[in-house]
Parts: sequence; structure tokens; C-alpha cells
Amino acid sequence: MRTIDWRDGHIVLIDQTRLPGGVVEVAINSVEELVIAIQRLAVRGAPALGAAGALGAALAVRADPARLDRDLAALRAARPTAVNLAWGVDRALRRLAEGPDAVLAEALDVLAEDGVHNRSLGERGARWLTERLEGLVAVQTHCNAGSLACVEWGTALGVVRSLHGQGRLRHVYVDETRPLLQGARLTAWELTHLGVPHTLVVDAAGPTVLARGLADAVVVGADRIAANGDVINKIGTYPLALAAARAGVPFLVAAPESTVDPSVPSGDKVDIEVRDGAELLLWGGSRSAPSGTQALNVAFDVTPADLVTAIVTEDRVVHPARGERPA
Ligand SMILES: CSC[C@H]1O[C@H](OP(=O)(O)O)[C@H](O)[C@@H]1O
Repeated sequence: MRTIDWRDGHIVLIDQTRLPGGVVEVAINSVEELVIAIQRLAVRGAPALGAAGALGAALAVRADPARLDRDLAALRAARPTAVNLAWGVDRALRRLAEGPDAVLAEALDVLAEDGVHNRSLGERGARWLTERLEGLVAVQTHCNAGSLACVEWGTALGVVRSLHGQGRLRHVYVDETRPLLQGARLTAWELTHLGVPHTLVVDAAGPTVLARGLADAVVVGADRIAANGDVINKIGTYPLALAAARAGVPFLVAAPESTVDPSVPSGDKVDIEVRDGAELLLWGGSRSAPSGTQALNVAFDVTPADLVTAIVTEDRVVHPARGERPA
């Protein structure tokens, strides 16, 4: 089952806010509905947002031409940090002059390429690890960079699936990833269905997992990779990279080439999404802090290139900590 797809003239997607309780598919019939789905993280994750952008463009060009510019602007701006959303819109619109069916065909190519790219980067990342680590490998990961963050297969979890398939995976340590718990709700759900042994930890325990030598490598996804190799990813990634450096374990970023943004020279130039503080202050309808308490809900952080051991894509491996630049 794909995370997001096109069926009978509209978008269908797994509503990730309903996991791990159940798999609920929703139909998306307009750009307005898609923007809402993106903003409430019903669909999320950089490659999945790339697919959403491409399919959203296909929806937009089928609607009222008078709305096109406004709908495309709203789609691009739905979430600012992952480069893939706007990239997906622009990729589908490459064939705008040929008409709506050509735009849809280009969007469907984006979806088809995703699975191919993720399997390739997964194998490449697993090979990079097994060439450097002996025996079974324990991995620590943050947030969700699995099939739910993509159309299918996964990026960081694509590496995990390749290791598992080769019989080289010992265990996965999963950061719960507050406040929206993508690790606990989504990564743990995926690993359970894959039969991959895993242990959930609170985010603040991530550095201790590494300090105690429980994990041999950190493998995460990315939302945007700057030209100098700085990596923008879910909040909590940067401290994990610091801890990995301290523990002397590799910090691997698995992402498709579409996540590399040559137009951004360094991570400090990226628009980091700040979400509603209510996501910290409320969970399941109950308050986690007194009313009147303010919350700063920064959704992503920047891991400087010198802490990134390797970036693995479908085409190559780049070593920013050794001075190699992805763009
Ligand atoms: C494979 S990209 C996944 C990436 O996206 C997540 O952010 P969000 O759940 O807010 O879309 C997180 O940064 C993951 O690493």
C-alpha cells in the first residue's frame, strides 16, 4: 500500500494522524483539502510531501483556471522546511504546456521513482555501514523516515530494511520524537509490521543510548540538505549528531537527491517551521502544562555538516564531515 497515490481522479492518502490506531485512507479532491492534510500532518515526510506537491499540481490544473496561481502558491507554502513539497509542484508543472494529463503523468512518475530511489539509497546505505562495521548492526533513528514519510519503502528505514534483509541488523532504537511522536506512533508501527526488533526511548535518552554503546550508528532522514552539507531534519536530530560524534559512531543521513537544495548555501538560511505551541501543551485532550504557560514548538533543527559522517542518496555517498559538499 502506498502512503499517497492517485485513484479514480483524486488523491488518496493514509491519514497518519490515525496511526498507530488504524490505517484510515482519506480521499483528497481539491488543493484546499490537500493543504489542510499537509498542515495537520495527515501526510508528512519530505519524499511524501514531494509526491503530495506533484499530485496537488495535477489536481490544481484540473480545477478552475482562475484559481490556479492561488492554489499553487498555497500548496508550495503549506509547510516551509522540506524542499520536496515545492520541488514536487515544480516537477509536475514541467509539462503544464502539454495539458492536465501530462502534468498528472509527470506526477505519477514522481511516485514511481520514489520507491526505486529509496531501494537504491537503502542498499547503498546498508553497504556503507556493513563495509565499516563488523557483525550485526544496531541503529538509532529519530522521527519517521520510513515508508510513511515516502510513497513507499523509506529512506532511513530503507537502510534498516536493507540491513534486515541481509541478516545484518541487530536492533533499532527509536526516539519517540516529541511532540507529535512520529517515532513512537509511526516508526515503531512500521518496524512492528516488518518484524524488526526495536526499542522505544524518550528523545532525551538518545545520547545515553549512544554513550552506552547500545547503537553502532545513527541513521536519519532529512527535510532539506544545504549545498554545504548542513542537514535540516526533525528537532532533536542535532543533539543526536553531537552525541554520535562524542561516542565515535557514524551519523548517516539517508535522503533522495530531491532533498538536496543547491539554492541554499547553508542550513542557517532555511525557513524552519515553528508550529502551534498547543502541540506541546496538549495531548489526547489533557494539558501537560498549566494554562498560561507558553511553548516554543520549533519543528526542525540544523545539523552542521561537520557532524554528518555521510549523506546517502540513490546516486552517491557524500562525506560532509570530510569536507565533501553535496552541491
Ligand atoms: C524521509 S523525510 C522524513 C522527515 O520528515 C519528518 O518531519 P515531519 O514528520 O514533520 O514531516 C522528519 O523530519 C523526518 O526525518
